[in-house]
Parts: sequence; C-alpha cells; structure tokens
Amino acid sequence: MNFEITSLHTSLKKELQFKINMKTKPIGSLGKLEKIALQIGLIQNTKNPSLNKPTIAIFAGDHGISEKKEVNPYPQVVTQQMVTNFLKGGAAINTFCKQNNIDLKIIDAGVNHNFQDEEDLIDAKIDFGTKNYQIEPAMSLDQCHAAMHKGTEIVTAIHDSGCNIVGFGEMGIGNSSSAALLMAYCTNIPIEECVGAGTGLQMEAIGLKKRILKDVFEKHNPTSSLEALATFGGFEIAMITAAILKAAELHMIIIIDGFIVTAALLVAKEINENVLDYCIFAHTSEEQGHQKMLDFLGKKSLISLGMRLGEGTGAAIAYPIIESAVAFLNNMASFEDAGVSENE
Ligand SMILES: Cc1cc2ncn([C@H]3O[C@H](COP(=O)(O)O)[C@@H](O)[C@H]3O)c2cc1C
Ligand SMILES: O=C(O)c1cccnc1
Repeated sequence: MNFEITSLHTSLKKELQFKINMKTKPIGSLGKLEKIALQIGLIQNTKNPSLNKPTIAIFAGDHGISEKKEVNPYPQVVTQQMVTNFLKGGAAINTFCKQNNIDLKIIDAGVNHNFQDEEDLIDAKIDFGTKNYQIEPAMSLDQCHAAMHKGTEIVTAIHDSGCNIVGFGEMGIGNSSSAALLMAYCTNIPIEECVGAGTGLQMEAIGLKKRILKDVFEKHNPTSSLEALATFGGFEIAMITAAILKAAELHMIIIIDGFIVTAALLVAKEINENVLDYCIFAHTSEEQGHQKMLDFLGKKSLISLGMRLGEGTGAAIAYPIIESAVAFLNNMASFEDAGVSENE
C-alpha cells in the first residue's frame, strides 16, 4: 500500500516562527504550545490555522489469544460489551468527547459478535476476531490489506465531512499483547521490555505474559512490517495504521493516543516516515512500554496523567491544549499591535 505524504519542511516555517516570536511574551515562553502552533501552521500551510470538526475514531476488534485469558485479565466478551457501552454513550471516551465537543465514530473492525441494526456503528468487520498467533498468524495478508483499505476509507469519509483534526482510539481485549509484539518488531527492543500490565496484571502474571509473548515472537519470522502487522495484528490495529497514513496524506492533524495507537504508528512509520510530521503525541500512558516507544520516536507527549485506558481517551483529554496553541497563534497581540517593547 502506497501513501503520498509530503514532508513539512517548507518556506513558511520561518514566517510562522517569526509570528510566534513576535507575540507579547518572552521568546519560547509558551513551551510546547509554540511547537504545536508551528506544526499545525505547517500542516495547514498557513499562518492562521483552524481546527474544524475534531473527531475521534475508535476501532474495535477481538484477538484470538484473548480467549484463553492467559495474557489479559478480562474476558474477550468485554470488547463487545464496551462497544455497546460506546454506542450508549457510557464509556470514558464518550464523556471526554462530549466535554470537549469532539465527534466520536465507533467502528467494528472485527469484534466477535454480530451487532444487529446498530445504526451508529460503522460496520468494517473483517472477521469475528483474529486467529491465535500462538498457533498461526493472526490474519492473512489479504485480511490485513482489507483492514487497511477500510481504515483509509473511514478516514477519508471523516475528512470529507469537514474534519481537519482526527484522533484514533481502540478497544480490543488482548490488544496490549499485539502492541508489545509490534513494538518489539519495529524497535528491536527485547520483547520482555515491551510487555506490560495491560489492563492490570499483577507481577507474577506479567511474567507469564512475557514468557508467552516471547515464544510467540520467536515462533514467527515476519520479513516486512506489513507481514508483522498481519502476524501479530489486530484488525483494529491494522485499520488504525492505515487510517493514520491516510490522514497524513490528507494533511490532517493526527492526535496519537497511548500504547496501542502508538504501536500502530510504529508500523505506519515503517511504511512512510513522513507520517510523523502530522502527529501530536497526546499523553504518556502508564503502560510501561509507552515511554520507550516515545523515546524511540524521539517525541515528547503533551501530558502525563498516569492514564492507561486507551479508547482514545488521552487524545480527547489533550484536545483543549491543542485548541490553546491555535488560539494564541491566531488571537494574541504582537509586540507591535500592543505597543509593548521587545527585548533588544
Ligand atoms: C472495561 C474495559 C474498558 C476498556 N477500555 C479500554 N480498554 C483497554 O484495555 C484493552 C487492552 O488491555 P489488555 O491487553 O490487558 O486486554 C483494550 O481493549 C484497551 O482499549 C479497556 C479494558 C477494559 C477491561
Ligand atoms: O495506553 C494504552 O493505550 C493502553 C494501556 C493499557 C490498556 N489499554 C490501553
């Protein structure tokens, strides 16, 4: 799959930085907000950017390995139950999206349940959950391509509805294991260092999760990032990978959530490195591998609240900070406007 993503090294950078520096404040004093304002100006190729119809797309899928409950404390059926909860508006992500006026789209990427007549659910089901990668690859390459294709279609529809800033979320019991395997593949960090507590395993159980996933990692030998995505996958992770790439191709601002969405980004980056220019890292998840992922990418997140939920909640919480970055760039007076003396 090919994505044409332009790098953001443009001539506007100098002018934008000048506009930021001329605001009535000491140079650099708005810290990360200044970096975000610059990045958004470059993404939109303007000195007066705007945020339109912010949207979070939450992709849900089940995982073959989760049926055995060795690597995840909660049963697989929770994926389906949480999708119903999203549809009813009762989950954390619903609350934060409502609070911050963010549109929420819920996508069935491959949940092990037949949702009938759920009007607000986008049906992109590839299958009723992946296969167990302890035995065989999670999905075929054809399924992986199909999932990626759906991801691009969904983000294109979101873009065409007038949205220029999108965050991604996920729901899939067992998907912290997929994320750890993909992290190990993409970063070459030993798998034991990538595995963490997920939804909340105790020390002893994390030891078992590490042993199981080490065996899985050693069993398979994917020769490309696409094959790794299919092997360790998660239909929701494959869809997010392609959705991120497509969003960058469409010059959208992308808000990256926690451990699982960043794993999808690691794969996306292997497909096209320019994708990073479009990403804002919302928060640092408490899941222990997330900080290592951010270090690997050389990126810093906006906030660190000890959250480890997923669903896109970090992205939803960080959104108002991104609004503040755009607001100061557009609305703050310059030294000249306000008649304030500059540093000489
Ligand atoms: C009630 C509930 C709501 C959630 N919302 C997100 N996750 C998060 O936990 C899962 C990953 O952790 P693991 O690999 O340990 O299963 C994903 O579904 C993720 O989105 C949830 C998990 C639960 C139990
Ligand atoms: O950071 C995340 O995305 C995360 C962490 C633990 C469980 N589910 C998601």
